[in-house]
Amino acid sequence: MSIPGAGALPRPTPAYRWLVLVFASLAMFGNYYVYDALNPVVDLLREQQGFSYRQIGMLSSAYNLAALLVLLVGGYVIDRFGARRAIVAFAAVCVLAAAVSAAASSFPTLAAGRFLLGMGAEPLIVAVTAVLAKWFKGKELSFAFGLNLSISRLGSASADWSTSFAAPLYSNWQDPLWLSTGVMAAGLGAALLYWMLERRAEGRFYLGEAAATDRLDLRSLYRFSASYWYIVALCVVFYSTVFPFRSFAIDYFQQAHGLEREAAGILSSLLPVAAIFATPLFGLWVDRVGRRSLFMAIGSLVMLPLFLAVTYLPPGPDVMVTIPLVGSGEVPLTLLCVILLLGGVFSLIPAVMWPSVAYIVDDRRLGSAYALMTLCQQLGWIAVPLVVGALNDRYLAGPENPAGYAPGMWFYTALSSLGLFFAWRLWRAERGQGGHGLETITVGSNR
Ligand SMILES: NCCCC[C@H](N)C(=O)NCC(=O)O
Repeated sequence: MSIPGAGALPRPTPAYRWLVLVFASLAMFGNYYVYDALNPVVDLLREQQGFSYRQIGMLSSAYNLAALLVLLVGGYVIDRFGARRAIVAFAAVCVLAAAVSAAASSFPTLAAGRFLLGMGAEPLIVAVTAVLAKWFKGKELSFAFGLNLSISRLGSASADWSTSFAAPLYSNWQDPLWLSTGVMAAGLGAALLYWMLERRAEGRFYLGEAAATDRLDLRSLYRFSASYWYIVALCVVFYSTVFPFRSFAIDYFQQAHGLEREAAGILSSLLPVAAIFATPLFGLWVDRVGRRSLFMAIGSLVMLPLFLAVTYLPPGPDVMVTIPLVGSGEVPLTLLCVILLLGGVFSLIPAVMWPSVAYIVDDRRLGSAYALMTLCQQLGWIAVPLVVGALNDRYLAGPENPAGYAPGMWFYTALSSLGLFFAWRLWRAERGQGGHGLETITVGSNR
């Protein structure tokens, strides 16, 4: 919809644009914090509530199930009511979800809280993407996306760090979740400030045509190339490995490797922390050199042995890891190296994979392509925590039986090998006649 008299209005000033980015990203910080706030209380849920690993896996999958359902209509809601209202509404749903989870007294209520979170958090990501596209199209869009993702990951890292800066809350499982409700309430505040900024901009600035959102057109399913499907397949197995690994990681470091909660939180946080800095750098690098499918294959290859390395390699000497202003903890060198390598992969693959879709799919179908990819991502991500939880229970994983975690790690390894296979197929397809330029297009080349 064009704004009447738009031609006479100036484009927003850079300062206004960056302020928009700050508020939209703070809403995302809250979003990622709430999602990851469950990870450091897994051991407490098991001890104090008697939950099994299977139930922990179900809590994770409840989020994806809701996300799957709501993603089908999320684009419609954003188009119908506008991204401005959608951001506030979905952020409010996240606050409610966080409060329901924190107040829960039984497994079904906690699962309902996580389900509600999926209904708010994933469409909030879509709405923020639409907002950034609207304000930054034709300007610094990739950089804005990169910064937005880095601030979101800071939310994930902060949830891990809460084991240090909010250590006294961890006497029970609910207080850390109340803290996450407070953080998301601040995110809702940021969403409201964004709403005010956009309202104020109306009539002062020309914001362009309403941005296309990630709406799913199921007919597109048949029209995408093999390269697109290889990327989707890699996306499914990559995120179905990394996100569930993160969900169980703090508990795993505590039970299988004997780490204190603080140290486990600090170690787990290195994954998003590495990504905060490395993702934009990898993005800049790949824009210069191309070779996108090769980089995805290299990332998948590096990931392949990591889960077996944490299981079977000797732990090595303890080293002190300090996060300034947060805390410190002693962690075994092998675990530290593995998490740093995984952090590198967690930076490289997303930095290359998401933008690659834009090279192989026609602009008009990009919204559908991303929506379909996110939908498939949720499908894989639903299943894996259930399987890992069931494996941990089946093999009696726990501090007395650390070997019981090994089958779960083999499962992650099997998924990683599938990822490597899809990345290799993509590389072969892109090197051939039907390539879309993933290997060759660089900043300096003409498409
Ligand atoms: N709260 C973490 C879940 C984010 C899910 C989202 N659909 C996604 O994949 N984002 C990209 C990323 O790399 O975080």
